[in-house]
Amino acid sequence: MEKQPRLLASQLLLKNSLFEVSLNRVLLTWKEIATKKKRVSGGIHHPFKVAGPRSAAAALAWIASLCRVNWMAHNLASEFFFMSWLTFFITSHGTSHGVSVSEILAVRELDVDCGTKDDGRWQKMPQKSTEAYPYAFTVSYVERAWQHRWRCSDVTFHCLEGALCQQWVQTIREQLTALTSRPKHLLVYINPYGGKQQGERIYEQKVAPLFTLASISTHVIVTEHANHARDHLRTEAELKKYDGVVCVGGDGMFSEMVHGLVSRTQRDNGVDQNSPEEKLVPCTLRIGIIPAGSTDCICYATVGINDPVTSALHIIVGDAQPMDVCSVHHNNTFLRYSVSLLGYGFYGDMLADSERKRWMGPARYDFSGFKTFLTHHYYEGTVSFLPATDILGTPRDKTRCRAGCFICQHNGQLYSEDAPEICETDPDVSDSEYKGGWRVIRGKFLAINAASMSCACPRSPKGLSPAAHLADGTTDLILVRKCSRFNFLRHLLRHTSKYDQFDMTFVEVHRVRRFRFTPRYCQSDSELDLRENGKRLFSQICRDHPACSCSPAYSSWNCDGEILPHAAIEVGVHCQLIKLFVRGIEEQPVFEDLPSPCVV
Ligand SMILES: CCCCCCCCCCCCC/C=C/[C@@H](O)[C@H](COP(=O)(O)O)NC(=O)CCCCC
Ligand SMILES: Nc1ncnc2c1ncn2[C@@H]1O[C@H](COP(=O)(O)OP(=O)(O)O)[C@@H](O)[C@H]1O
Ligand SMILES: [Ca+2]
Repeated sequence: MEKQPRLLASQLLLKNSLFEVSLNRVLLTWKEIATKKKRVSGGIHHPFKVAGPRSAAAALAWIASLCRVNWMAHNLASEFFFMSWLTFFITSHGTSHGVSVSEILAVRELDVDCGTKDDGRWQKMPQKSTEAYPYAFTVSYVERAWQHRWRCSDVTFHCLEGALCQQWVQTIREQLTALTSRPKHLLVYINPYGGKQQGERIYEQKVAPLFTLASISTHVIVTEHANHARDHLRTEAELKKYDGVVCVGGDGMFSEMVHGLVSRTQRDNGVDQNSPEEKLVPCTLRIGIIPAGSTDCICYATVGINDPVTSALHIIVGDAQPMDVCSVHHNNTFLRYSVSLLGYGFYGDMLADSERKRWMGPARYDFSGFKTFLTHHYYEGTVSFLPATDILGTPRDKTRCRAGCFICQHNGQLYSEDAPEICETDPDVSDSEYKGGWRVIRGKFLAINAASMSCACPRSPKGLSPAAHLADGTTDLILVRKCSRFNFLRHLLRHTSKYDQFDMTFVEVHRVRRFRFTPRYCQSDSELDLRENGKRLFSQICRDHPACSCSPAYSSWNCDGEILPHAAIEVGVHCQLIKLFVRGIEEQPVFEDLPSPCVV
C-alpha cells in the first residue's frame, strides 16, 4: 500500500518558515512522482553517484518506475546553509539526486485537469496519476551532462491538495527570489555573421526559451555592422536598466562588449585610457557569452565547453567570474584591450591571412594556419617584460585554473594591495639584460604570444598556456625563437596532445605583469597608415636583402582575433577588470564503477 503524504509535517513546513522547520528533521514523502522529462539518451556521465540501468530496455523500465520523490528539509546546524540548500532528492531503487536551490531554474504549477502543457517541455502525465493526484507542479533545474555541459531537466510533483501544491510553489519561488545574484533584465547583442552565421537561430531556439522560463526579460539587438555593439554600449545603452549584457557570437564579438563596457566605465569615472600606467576602474555589469563564433576561446576556457545551452544556464543561475584584461598601447596612445591571446608572428600572420577568407567560416583558420606554417617567417625585435615574482603559481605548473581558483583569489588580493615588484636577476641568460626590474630579450622570433588565460578552445583543449589563470593579474609571455619547420611543427602539435609545448629548447615562457615589444626596424607613419587600411607593404621584405624573399620586417598583432597594425606595443595587465556570467571550469568528479551509459 502506498504511503500518504505526512500532512502534518508538510503543513507545518508550509505554514511556518523553512527556518523553523529546519529545527525538526522533516521528511515529506510525496506519492507517485512521475515524469522526469527531457531525458538525455545515451552516454551521459552523471556527476552524482547514480546507479543507473545498463541497457536501453532497463533504462525505460527504470524511468517508468521512478516512483517517489522525497523532499527533505534537513536538520542543519547552520540556518544560513539551510536557506541556500533546500535540497530535493529523487529516489529510485535506493539512489538519490540532490539539487541545490541555487541550481533550480524555475517552478511552475501544472494545470492537470486540462492535461499537461505540451509546449515541447512538458509531457503528458499518466492517466492514473492525474486522477489520484490532481495537483502538480514542475521544478526545472540544472543537470550536469558530459564534458562540462549543463542541461535543463524537469521533475513533476503530484499531490492531493491544491493549496498544498500552491504553497510549495510559492515557497520555492520565495527561495529563488532571495538569490540576488541572478539577472532579471539583460541586454543581448547578436552578431548574425559570426562563426557559421547561426547566431540568431541559436539564440531564438536554444537560449530565449530558457531566459523566458527563468523569467528574465531581454532587450535584443541584432548588430548591423562591426563595432555596432561596442559603440552602443559605450555611448547609448541605458546600462542602469540591466543586470548584465550578453553577446551571441565569437571572441571578436566578446571583445566588442569588453571595449564598450570598459571604455564606458573609464569615461564615467574620469580615467584616461591613453595613459599606460593608469589604474583602470573595474566594470560592474557582468558579461555573458553565448558561443556562436569560430574559436569561442573565451567561452571554452571559462566554462569548459562552447555550448549555448550551458552558457545560458550559467547566466540564469547568476554565476560570476572575474577576469584579467590587458591594455595595449603604442606611443602613449591606447590601442585595444585583450583578454585571451595577443600574438605576434605566427598568430598575427595567420589572422591577417584568414580575414581575407571569412567566407570560409571557421575553416579559414585551418587553411591560413597551414599556409602561415609553410611560410615560416620569423621577426626580429626586443621583448622587455616585468616578471610577476611575488605571486603564487608558474606557467609550468601542473595545476589548472578551475572554479573557485585559490591562486586567482590569492594573487588578486596581492594586486589590490599594490604590492611592490621585486625582480631577481638571472645571470644564466646570455642575450637578456635586467633594467630596473625589467628583463630584456633580443632575438629572432617565430611567435611572441601573451596568454592572459589558458586560451583553451576546441582546437586545443588545454590551450596555449595550460596553467595560465583567469584572474591572477598576470599574462604568460611565450617566446618561440627561430627554429626549423620540423621543430615548430612539433611545438604546434604539442598544443593538441599531453606533451609539454614549453619543454623545447627554442621556447621560453614567463609570467609577467607588463611587457613591451619593439621590432628591430622602426615602422614609419606611412607604413602604419597603409597597414591600418589593410594593405601589405613591399617595404616589409627583408631590410638587409631587399631583393630576397626572406622574412618581412614586421608581423601584426593578433589581439583576441582583431589585427593591430602597430608592431611596437606596450601591454599591462589589469587584474579582475571585468566579470563574466560563468564560474570557471568545474572539476569533474571521479567516478567509481560508473555505469555506462548512465541515464538519469
Ligand atoms: C598543426 C596543429 C596546430 C594546432 C595549433 C593549435 C593552437 C591553438 C591555440 C589557439 C589559441 C586561440 C586563442 C584565441 C584566439 C581568438 O581570439 C581568435 C579569434 O576568435 P574568433 O573571434 O572566434 O574568430 N582566434 C584565432 O586567432 C584563431 C586561432 C586558431 C589557431 C589555429
Ligand atoms: N552585423 C555585423 N556585420 C559584420 N560584422 C560584424 C557584425 N557584428 C559584429 N561584427 C564583427 O564580426 C567580427 C567577428 O565576430 P565574431 O562574433 O567574433 O565571429 P568569429 O568568431 O567568426 O570571428 C567581430 O570583429 C565583430 O566586430
Ligand atoms: Ca591571467
